[in-house]
Amino acid sequence: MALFHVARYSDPEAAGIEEVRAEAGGRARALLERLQSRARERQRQEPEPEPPGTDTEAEGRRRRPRRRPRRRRGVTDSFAKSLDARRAKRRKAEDGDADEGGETAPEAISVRTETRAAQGGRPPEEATGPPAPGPVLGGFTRRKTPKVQPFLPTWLAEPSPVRKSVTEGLIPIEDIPEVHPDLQKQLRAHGISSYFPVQAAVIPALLESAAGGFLVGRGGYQPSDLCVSAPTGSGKTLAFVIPVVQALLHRVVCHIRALVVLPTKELAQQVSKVFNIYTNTTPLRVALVTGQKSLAKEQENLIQKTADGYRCLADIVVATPGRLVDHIDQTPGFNLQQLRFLVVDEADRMIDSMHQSWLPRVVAAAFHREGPTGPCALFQRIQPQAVTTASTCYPQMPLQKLLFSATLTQNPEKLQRLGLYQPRLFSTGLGHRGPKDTDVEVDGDLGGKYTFPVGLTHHYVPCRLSSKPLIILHLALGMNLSRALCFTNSRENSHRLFLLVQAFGGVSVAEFSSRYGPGQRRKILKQFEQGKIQLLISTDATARGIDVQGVELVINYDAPQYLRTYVHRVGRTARAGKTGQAVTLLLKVQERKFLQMLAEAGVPQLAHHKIPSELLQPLVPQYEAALLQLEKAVKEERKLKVV
Ligand SMILES: Nc1ncnc2c1ncn2[C@@H]1O[C@H](COP(=O)(O)OP(=O)(O)OP(=O)(O)O)[C@@H](O)[C@H]1O
Repeated sequence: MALFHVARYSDPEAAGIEEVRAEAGGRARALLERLQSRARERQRQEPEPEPPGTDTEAEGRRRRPRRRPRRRRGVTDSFAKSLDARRAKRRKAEDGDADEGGETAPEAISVRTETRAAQGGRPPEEATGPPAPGPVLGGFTRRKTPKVQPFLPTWLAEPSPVRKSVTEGLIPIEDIPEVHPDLQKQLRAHGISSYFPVQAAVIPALLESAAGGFLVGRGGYQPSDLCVSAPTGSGKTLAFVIPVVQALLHRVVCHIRALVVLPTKELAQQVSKVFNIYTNTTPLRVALVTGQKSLAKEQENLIQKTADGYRCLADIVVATPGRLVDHIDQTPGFNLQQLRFLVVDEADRMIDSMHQSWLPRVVAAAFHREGPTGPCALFQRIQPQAVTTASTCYPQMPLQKLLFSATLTQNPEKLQRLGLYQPRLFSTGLGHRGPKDTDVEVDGDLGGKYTFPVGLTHHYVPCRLSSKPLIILHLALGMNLSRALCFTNSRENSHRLFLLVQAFGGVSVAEFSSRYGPGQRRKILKQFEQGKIQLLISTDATARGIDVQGVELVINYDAPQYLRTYVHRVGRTARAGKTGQAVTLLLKVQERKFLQMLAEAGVPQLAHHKIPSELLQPLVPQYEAALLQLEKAVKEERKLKVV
């Protein structure tokens, strides 16, 4: 209530409460008299009442209560003035030019009073009361709150730094002599003479952790799990393929020792191809488990039934999570008890798919206990725990988790779900720079959340919705590209854009989405690789990990909603130290948010291009004909669906 008094009466203590009350009473009496005299005046002016029923409409109108101008009931003038003063002050503060605790400019009040009088409100003599010098609340200016920096565990805050550029300061193959000569030979045979920075950092670290053989961790200790965050196309695949193959080179009995989990069939296939290259001349065997073949066919490649049980046929299994769980559940003899390496590629995406609970199933299968009489009783292992004298008595095969991604999450809560053991992070990003990495060159990085390939140039084209297909046609026809990848946000958009470009002609075009089965998709990717397709219109199915050499341009027909999606989409070009362009078509409403998102991501420069309508105009007649064809095609497809 005290606050209410302060607002209503300017300063009751100073002015004297009695004085204020007397003044208020006097004014109320005067007001009452004035109202009564007005009522009398009105009565006098009104005509004699007509007999009932003569003019019902006029009567109705008269009986309706007249609307009075809204007044603040029971509010004194000083209160009204102080209220006005406060409002004026608030408005001023919102305009950003309020004085700290200052009063409202008197002109502002008088201007408003006059306006009110002019609008038929209170008469001017009423409005001019005593000044209201009361304390006025306010002075609230909006201050930008500083960004809260997350408090990260040391391993995340102080990563082992990795250079971003894959064109400078590369490490020649012979400079890492720990890598087996046969593998070095294979690398050279595939045109690799130096290691990329991420490989130069991760391969020795992994080989060191397996230096005592893969059965026991170094010195009997459990090796650290590794997390690797490096830009797209920086060679992360070889960073785990080489050390895993080398660690398993001298295995005697075939067991599943390495399991690589990837989010899509296409990616799994790509990675299994790389494993096949480097295991070709070794006794190691690789199995692909993605659901592209029937479960029975995959089982044949994994396990063989023998007289005394089951024989494992694969040392390295490359799998998608769903199919992997199918085999854990349904394949007799599928055993992960000898698993030494669990590689999670595209780890951030795989963490998001943890609702499929594939990881707990894998871990449970890897730490499955058979009882004291089983064939592997001596090597039975328990989940990592504190090292004690008792725990070092029995040899333990460690399970080492290796996480790779271009957009690895820094969220400790998410990473915790993976149950990492004393993890170590290798990163090209700055992270939260700790004392360890102060001497590391930053490659012109702006300190954003993720890092991009050095040879990638980012562009955006502001446009209207209706001109988007024309711009795609203009880019595809005008730039004379051998391979361009165009992303949309849905398979319907991909399909329609594909039909339209096909109907327009002049470009060899194909689409890639879940509309097609795995076999067809594989064929499309192969044709794209071979250069038979100039423009591949795709959903985000090809956004991650897909390595097609010679993609010169990535077009975001639909702007990606998330930064991670942008990083992976544009990462299909400018791979392995090459250059590439990324163009995003932006509608007016998307522009601000998108540019802000990229600025936060630390995109060094985003070139703005306006495509003048004169350049698009020559395409319009043919485009309109193509639109008609598209309409027909869509109608026919609908009919076929209904039938
Ligand atoms: N040391 C090297 N020298 C030359 N080329 C290499 C080297 N290492 C890898 N590459 C090539 O670089 C390309 C990209 O490699 P890779 O697919 O492993 O990238 P990535 O980091 O996994 O990318 P993404 O994050 O998009 O999955 C491949 O074509 C690969 O053959």
